[in-house]
Amino acid sequence: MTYPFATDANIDHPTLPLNMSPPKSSGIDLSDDDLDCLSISELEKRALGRMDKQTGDYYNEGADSGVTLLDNIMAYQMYRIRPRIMRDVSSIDSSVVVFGHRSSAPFGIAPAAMQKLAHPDGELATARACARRGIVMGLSSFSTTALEDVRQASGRVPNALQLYLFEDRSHSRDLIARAKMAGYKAVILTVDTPVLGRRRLEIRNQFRLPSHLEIANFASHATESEVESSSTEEGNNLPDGYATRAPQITFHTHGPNPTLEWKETMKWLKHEASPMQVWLKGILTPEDASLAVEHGADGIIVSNHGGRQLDGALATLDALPDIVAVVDRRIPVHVDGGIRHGSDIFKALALGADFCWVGRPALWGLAYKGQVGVELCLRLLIDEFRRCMGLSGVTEVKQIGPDYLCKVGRSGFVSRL
Ligand SMILES: Cc1cc2nc3c(=O)[nH]c(=O)nc-3n(C[C@H](O)[C@H](O)[C@H](O)COP(=O)(O)O)c2cc1C
Ligand SMILES: CC(C)CC(=O)C(=O)O
Repeated sequence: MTYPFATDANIDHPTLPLNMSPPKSSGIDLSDDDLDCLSISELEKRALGRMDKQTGDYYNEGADSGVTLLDNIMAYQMYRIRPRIMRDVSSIDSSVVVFGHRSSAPFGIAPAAMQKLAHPDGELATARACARRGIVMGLSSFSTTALEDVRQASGRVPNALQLYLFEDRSHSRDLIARAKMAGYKAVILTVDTPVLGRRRLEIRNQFRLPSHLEIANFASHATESEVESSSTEEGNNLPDGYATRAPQITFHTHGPNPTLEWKETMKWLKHEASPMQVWLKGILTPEDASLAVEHGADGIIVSNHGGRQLDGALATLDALPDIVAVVDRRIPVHVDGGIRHGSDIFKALALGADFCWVGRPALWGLAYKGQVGVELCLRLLIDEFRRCMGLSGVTEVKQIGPDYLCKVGRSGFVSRL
């Protein structure tokens, strides 16, 4: 029998149907397991020991009291799986199509800024790991590697470029043109940063990019440390704790944009980005999901920025079902936030998501062992997801639906959806 879960034989060849992996003589192959790190929570612990304080705090914290950060994770614990049995799960296909690519599993790596803070290879390591495992990567506008280099490292696996649309559109226009030229399939506009969330540790640590790193997509502009010294000399008008100042491009000054609105922004972006797809990331309500469809978004990501923006905003898994209902299959609905196990991906899909994105776990992998660590993260999640499919009696992703879930109520009673 072919072992139906992730093995190097099937994940190194993402275009092969996963159920066509060469048979293994001994069934379960544990040879690639990292015995120090058998779960994402162990990966988190290992990673923390390897990051400096500024980086660990920046990666891990949420806004304000971290309520939404925690809620994202806990929301998954409010659902239990209803497994079906005796269904012949000897052959499992966990692949789905995203951005025209057959992804080996229904999740991608969410855009996260400044990955060279975690490891000198930064975004290149993440891109190579994703390419090897057949997983799509979202690249942050504020990456420490140029978007062209990341595109090249991704090989046949497509990428999407996350956009912060600056108030001065000329920088964004250049970036979009470069993404198009480099072969990106989609731009993902982040819409939950009209202002930056207040991250206390980031403020207390006076976060800034070390001088040997740069925001590579805007490398012709002053570095954060250059801006820092000029602003220290002259003073600045930024919120408490932020030492940098406009007009240079740093994430504190240019990440937030309070001027985005539906009609003009979407019209402009769709025109500039065409033929790339335009997605919106940071939607939490059915009202805004409807508006996204109305204004021509090609897809949406239900997200609260990993709890880093509005603390007290609802958990993404809780926001998902109403959004799925209102979108009614007109465009794809993706979700991110709080996914720490393959069974979380299964639950999100059962609640109607077409695809998931994973943020911090990949950063932990990167900090742990660079490309090898990100691959470990992907392998754990893929394996857990496929195992969850098998144990639930599911052989194809499209079979996963609400029948496979029940909800734990406040009283502790479990009820069907
Ligand atoms: C350190 C860090 C940096 C991030 N940078 C960006 C970014 O540049 N653009 C963006 O849209 N989202 C960014 N995000 C949010 C992620 O794309 C994603 O929404 C979030 O991490 C998902 O939650 P999770 O970390 O619980 O998986 C960042 C998240 C983290 C943790
Ligand atoms: C460029 C930034 C605002 C990065 C970001 O999105 C984050 O730190 O959450």
